[in-house]
Amino acid sequence: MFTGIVKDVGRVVALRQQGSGVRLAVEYTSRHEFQDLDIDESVAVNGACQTVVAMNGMTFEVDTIAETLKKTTLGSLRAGQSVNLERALRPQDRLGGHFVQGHVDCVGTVGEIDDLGESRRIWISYPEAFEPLLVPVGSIAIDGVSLTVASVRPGAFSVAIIPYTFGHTTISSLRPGTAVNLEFDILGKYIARQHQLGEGRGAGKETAISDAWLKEMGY
Ligand SMILES: Cc1cc2nc3c(=O)[nH]c(=O)nc-3n(C[C@H](O)[C@H](O)[C@H](O)CO)c2cc1C
Ligand SMILES: Nc1c(NC[C@H](O)[C@H](O)[C@H](O)CO)[nH]c(=O)[nH]c1=O
Repeated sequence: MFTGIVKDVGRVVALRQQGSGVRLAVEYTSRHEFQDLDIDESVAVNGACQTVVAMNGMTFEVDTIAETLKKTTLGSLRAGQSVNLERALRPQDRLGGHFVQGHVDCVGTVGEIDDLGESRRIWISYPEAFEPLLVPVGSIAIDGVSLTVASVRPGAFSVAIIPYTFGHTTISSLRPGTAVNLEFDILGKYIARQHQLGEGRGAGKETAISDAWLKEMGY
């Protein structure tokens, strides 16, 4: 479990094909944050939870499996690319962001980026099946960064980026067309599921929850 408060921007140093997956080596920069990182621990890499399987100095390695490559942007990473890093939440930590599982739901695409002076507005298009999980002023994780949803349209939503977040995450590298990992808030998923079970499709009632989304999530 994570909170979407990115603690370091690391760098991909190597990728090696391994069966149907990839062995990914990532170098962190913050000794303060990562010095006691160990094998077996979970680290969110651009929002996707990964298990550390090897360590070498300031570099850790993870095995990214085929399922993760399919559902996230990790498969398109290249050596030298920057990635958002966050270690798993400890029970005594402050919950500065929101509950982020590190289970990326889907890949979205950056649309228009508006310069608003102090801040920026970024539009992201997403598979419309996920629309029931988006709430204005609710939370979303984009590449592992906890952000507040500013507005929602069918197929696109916007977020406002403050200078701190711009300067301390890979959000500054986004351009129109960039693919990003999206994780919708777990609260919405439980409500959607309860709604599905409670309203009982069998009872012949229309449900507000999109069939397409439920199929997407494997229900
Ligand atoms: C605790 C935990 C550890 C995970 N470790 C890995 C991993 O080492 N490699 C991987 O490809 N996926 C891993 N995943 C799954 C991965 O985060 C998931 O496939 C993507 O986020 C897409 O939903 C893990 C998930 C969790 C919750
Ligand atoms: N909720 C918003 C944030 N939150 C803070 C970021 O999550 C944080 O700065 C980042 O993870 C680095 O630690 N930032 C925004 O720009 N906009 C939001 O709506």
